[in-house]
Amino acid sequence: MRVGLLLVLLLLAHLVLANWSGHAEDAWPQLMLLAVQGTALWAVFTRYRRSPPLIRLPWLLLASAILMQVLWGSTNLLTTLMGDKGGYLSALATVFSSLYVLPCVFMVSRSFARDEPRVVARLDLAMSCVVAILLYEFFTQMLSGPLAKDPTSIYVVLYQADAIDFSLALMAILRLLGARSFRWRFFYYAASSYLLVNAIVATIYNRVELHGLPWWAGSLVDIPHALLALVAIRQPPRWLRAFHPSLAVSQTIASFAPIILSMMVVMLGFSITRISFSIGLLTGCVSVLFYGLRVAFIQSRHMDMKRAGDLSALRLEQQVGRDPLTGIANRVTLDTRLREALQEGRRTGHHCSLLMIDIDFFKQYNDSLGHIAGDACLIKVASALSSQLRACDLVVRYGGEEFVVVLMDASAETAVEAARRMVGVIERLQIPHPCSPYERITVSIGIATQTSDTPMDPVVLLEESDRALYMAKNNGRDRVEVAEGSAQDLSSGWNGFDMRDNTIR
Ligand SMILES: Nc1nc2c(ncn2[C@@H]2O[C@H](COP(=O)(O)OP(=O)(O)OP(=O)(O)O)[C@@H](O)[C@H]2O)c(=O)[nH]1
Repeated sequence: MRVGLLLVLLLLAHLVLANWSGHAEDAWPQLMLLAVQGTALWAVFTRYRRSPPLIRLPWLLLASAILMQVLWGSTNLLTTLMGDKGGYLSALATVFSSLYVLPCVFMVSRSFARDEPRVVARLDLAMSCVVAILLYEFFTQMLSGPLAKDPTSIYVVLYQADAIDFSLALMAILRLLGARSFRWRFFYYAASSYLLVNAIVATIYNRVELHGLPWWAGSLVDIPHALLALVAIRQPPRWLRAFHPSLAVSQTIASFAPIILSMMVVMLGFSITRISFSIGLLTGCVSVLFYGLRVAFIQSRHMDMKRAGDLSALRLEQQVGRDPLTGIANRVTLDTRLREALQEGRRTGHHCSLLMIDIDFFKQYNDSLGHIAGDACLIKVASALSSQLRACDLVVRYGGEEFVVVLMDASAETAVEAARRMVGVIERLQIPHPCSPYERITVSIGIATQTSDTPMDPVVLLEESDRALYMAKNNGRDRVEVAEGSAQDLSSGWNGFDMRDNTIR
């Protein structure tokens, strides 16, 4: 409220002093303009200090733009007070007017995305500097160089200035429409209000100035600065909170924004061909190169991120299908692979076999030697079982001390052979078991083989092999049993395989 009152008083004082002196560019009216610009600078800087870190940079850029306006105005005031014999002050004014564009271009063109490569931010800064340098060169050459004598030069300068001012304003409005977070919306609301009103005022002021400045014209320049001071210091309007662009719109606008930088360089390059054709051509090439580099860096970052994403998805997939203790497959993998094996067996007639393997007296092993020794034993058994398989077969940790082996294209006979090899390899491990009647770790195995009648549901074959395993446990452990339906396929009269006397009963 107090800021509003102060601004009204300053605007009135400006008008009264300008009317009293009868000239827009007298010291007192200029001092009033500086006071309004200073208020805007203070308001924007205050907003910068109050903002969270992520949004601070854009507010600081806006404050820098206003600072350039203040310095530009101060130089004009000094010229009025002291004169400008060497033309240094007017050169300095041109420097500040060109530098004003630098933070403006940077703040409307940057995407400010957190994952953007640093080199892209540096490229944008370099390009904004190119814009400022080109502008300085263009203004100096057109207004005080040999081309100044040409009466059309002033119009070229005016159109160029209009194009830049309105491009900045339009880009800021687009960014406002694309901002998804409220704080960013508020920033672009303040920036676009200022840039748009400033562009309109500059267009009118410059046209009026061509025919000699009337006393009131200086007050026009107060308007965008007073407006910015009010917007920055007051609470944001409610509709800013309610307005939500879609993600697609927001991303498209943010990706499109940097094009304004290249556009400005091309625009300036085109105008500079009036001064030097080769500089204009070079500027156009620089603009294309800059945009190409920008796209290349961003694309390479996206490819890196995609590769990292694919890799972690693959790792996750592997982890989901793996048993963390033994490193072999787990039940998730078993379910899919067994289904595939059953389908393959049904389709080709080359049936698969299932081995349900259980470590004997494992509870006692754990109880006597501890859980850590139990884990080590499980790892050794898993690795020994894996060593006996072909690449197409699968070994799975099914439960605590239970393993399942899927043998592709394996009859009951082949499965018994494989089971014997497995019982043998565990025997060769010679892991001492203080509470087992066999004094070492042994395993019992139940076998079930797919037949043409076996349903596709993996549970059926698993249950059959589990029943066979139960038989093996009941018949004294450290032995192999074949499920009833599968045993009929065996050539000899199968009655279980006992490791102790190495005979088939
Ligand atoms: N160390 C360790 N032990 C486990 C793990 N998972 C299950 N166990 C243990 O394995 C034991 C299984 O015991 P039971 O199901 O009674 O089987 P068993 O003692 O081998 O008896 P039989 O199978 O009849 O010979 C339990 O004591 C579980 O605590 C594991 O990941 N690590």
